[in-house]
Amino acid sequence: MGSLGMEKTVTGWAARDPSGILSPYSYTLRKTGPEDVVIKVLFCGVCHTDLHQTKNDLGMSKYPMVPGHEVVGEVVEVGAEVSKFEVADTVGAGVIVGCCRECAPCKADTEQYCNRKIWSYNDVYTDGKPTQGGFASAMVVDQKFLVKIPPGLAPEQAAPLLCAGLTVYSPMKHFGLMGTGLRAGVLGLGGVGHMGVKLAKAMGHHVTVISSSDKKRAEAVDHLGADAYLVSSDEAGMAAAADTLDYIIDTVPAFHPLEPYLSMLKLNGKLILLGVINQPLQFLTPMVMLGRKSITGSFIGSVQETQEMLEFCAAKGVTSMIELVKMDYANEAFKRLERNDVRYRFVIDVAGSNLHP
Ligand SMILES: NC(=O)C1=CN([C@@H]2O[C@H](COP(=O)(O)OP(=O)(O)OC[C@H]3O[C@@H](n4cnc5c(N)ncnc54)[C@H](OP(=O)(O)O)[C@@H]3O)[C@@H](O)[C@H]2O)C=CC1
Ligand SMILES: O=C/C=C/c1ccc(O)c(O)c1
Ligand SMILES: [Zn+2]
Ligand SMILES: [Zn+2]
Repeated sequence: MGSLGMEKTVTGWAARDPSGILSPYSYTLRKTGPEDVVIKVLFCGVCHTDLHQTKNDLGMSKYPMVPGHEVVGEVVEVGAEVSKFEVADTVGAGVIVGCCRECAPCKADTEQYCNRKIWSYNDVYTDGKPTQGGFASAMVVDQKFLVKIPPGLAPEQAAPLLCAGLTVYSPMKHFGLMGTGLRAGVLGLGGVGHMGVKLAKAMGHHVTVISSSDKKRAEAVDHLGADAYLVSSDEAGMAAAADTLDYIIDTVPAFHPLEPYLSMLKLNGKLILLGVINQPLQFLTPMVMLGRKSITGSFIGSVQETQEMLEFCAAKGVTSMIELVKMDYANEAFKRLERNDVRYRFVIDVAGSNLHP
């Protein structure tokens, strides 16, 4: 590491084209400004969005691209005006590393909805440099976009909370779904979905997992604490659950019909879409009218909500269920994520990996 004001050369693992195959890539971090924090990356979760982005599913990918937005690191340098953090703190960075600070969403501490937000990778920083993510030895992050990892949370366990956990916590809070006694549905039991089960259970909800297969039934019930498990193709089971749920967290990352899930909602129930899907979805209007149901969406959460969610998880003993791997397994991890073969989040032990094999 160099000193403040100097550019530092780091190694990350980057996708070079839409094959998404990652390989070692050297680049320089931007110069550390007064509000910036240099972090040594310890662990980074592997989100399905990383797969969408490295494979150009959304048609907006720029290469070389170092993915990773569930980043837990150790502070190794702080700029002169950094007040929130000091060297040796364990911190987290997520999907957003910049915003305009002037618009209505920014002023309301909902900077994730800022139209000038800066993504932690596949974007351009204010100095014109490409942003690169947490599959790398180090990052420079403005202190505004970092959170403290509470002492009660293991850093590798905390990584998936920074996107997957936040993505379910934020809509639960925003839509008034944090009280006890609600009946929740979680559609798609992957990285985001398993945090949906854990957080909804921690809030005292009755949780039904709705999955595409029977394969995850025992784990969902025995390890994650789900109260019920339905396979979406089981028409009788789905019909028996009609009008029973207050909300559904829909995490499916591919086209799927909405009507079977709208049917499961009670009066005023909410279908909360979280998956990134690059095709139009369909439903018939009576499916929402007859029951005053809502179809809505939500995008990650704010920095403030991230800190609050981490404290909630530490206090309630909520952790993620992870498979810890080294960086040389990243390409295999992406393949397994694509074929729905992960329980439930890969986390890369970045600091424990040889980044130049
Ligand atoms: N809104 C936001 O802010 C965020 C959005 N996302 C998006 O949410 C989606 C889910 O992310 P994540 O949980 O990391 O993904 P995972 O791949 O870990 O989980 C997705 C789950 O959806 C189910 N599924 C159903 N159909 C498919 C399919 N065709 N391909 C793959 N999975 C399928 C599977 O569950 P089962 O076996 O139970 O059927 C799978 O485990 C992604 O689109 C991601 O980009 C992620 C984070 C933040
Ligand atoms: O995983 C976090 C990011 C999710 C995301 C949601 C929506 C969208 O258009 C994206 O490009 C990413
Ligand atoms: Zn994510
Ligand atoms: Zn803004």
